[in-house]
Amino acid sequence: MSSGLLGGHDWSGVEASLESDGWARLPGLLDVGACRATAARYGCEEGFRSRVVMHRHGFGRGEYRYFSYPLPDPIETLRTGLYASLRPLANSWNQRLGSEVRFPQAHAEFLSQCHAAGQSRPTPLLLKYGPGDYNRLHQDLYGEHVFPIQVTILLSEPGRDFTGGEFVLTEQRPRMQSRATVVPLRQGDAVAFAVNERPVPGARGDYRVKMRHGVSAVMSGARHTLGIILHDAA
Ligand SMILES: O=C(O)CCC(=O)C(=O)O
Ligand SMILES: [Fe+2]
Repeated sequence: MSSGLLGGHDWSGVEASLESDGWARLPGLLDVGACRATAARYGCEEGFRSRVVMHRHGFGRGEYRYFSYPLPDPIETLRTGLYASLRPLANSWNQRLGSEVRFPQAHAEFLSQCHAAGQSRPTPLLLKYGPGDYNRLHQDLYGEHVFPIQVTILLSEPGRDFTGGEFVLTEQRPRMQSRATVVPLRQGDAVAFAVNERPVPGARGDYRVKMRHGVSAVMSGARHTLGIILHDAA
């Protein structure tokens, strides 16, 4: 990845937050123009493989569309670059969780592994929420092949374009109640977070902490997000 989109980010700080909290903010990952252009794609017929109306599946309220291949820029560039930047931590998490799976250097190679196992459909998605829409707590697992960190980018400006609609994460530690965190985001900011389980050091080595993410109800306006999942779907 060139210095353009990801180069200015403090990756050691991002790794440290992911390590301690299971999530990290990437402020200003996309500029306002890119946010507007990406959100505007939602209204175009072309470029998507499917549309999901969330209430029909019990996922919440609102809708989203999965991009088709080839992914348009900046999504393709972002996805490849995020993979490269997050790969060392993903490999370390796998090792600490007792998995033998290691992620290859090139994202294309990891995608080939997904495709060979029947996970051949692209997962990057655009989401659109209006008043009353929300996203239930969930995990974006689409098969056996899982890259353990994903990224969501807020394309709209809170307070101006919409109110409500907070990005929420929960973590479940063994023998404890769930803890919820609201991640404050502005337009163009991204959050990187654990897809499923992450290792947390305990008295007897690492234990597993399970994470879920969702969105609280939008009160007014329109909220668009771009989800970048690094594995593909069956
Ligand atoms: O709209 C959001 O903030 C969450 C979207 C989501 O679930 C995802 O990116 O996987
Ligand atoms: Fe999601």
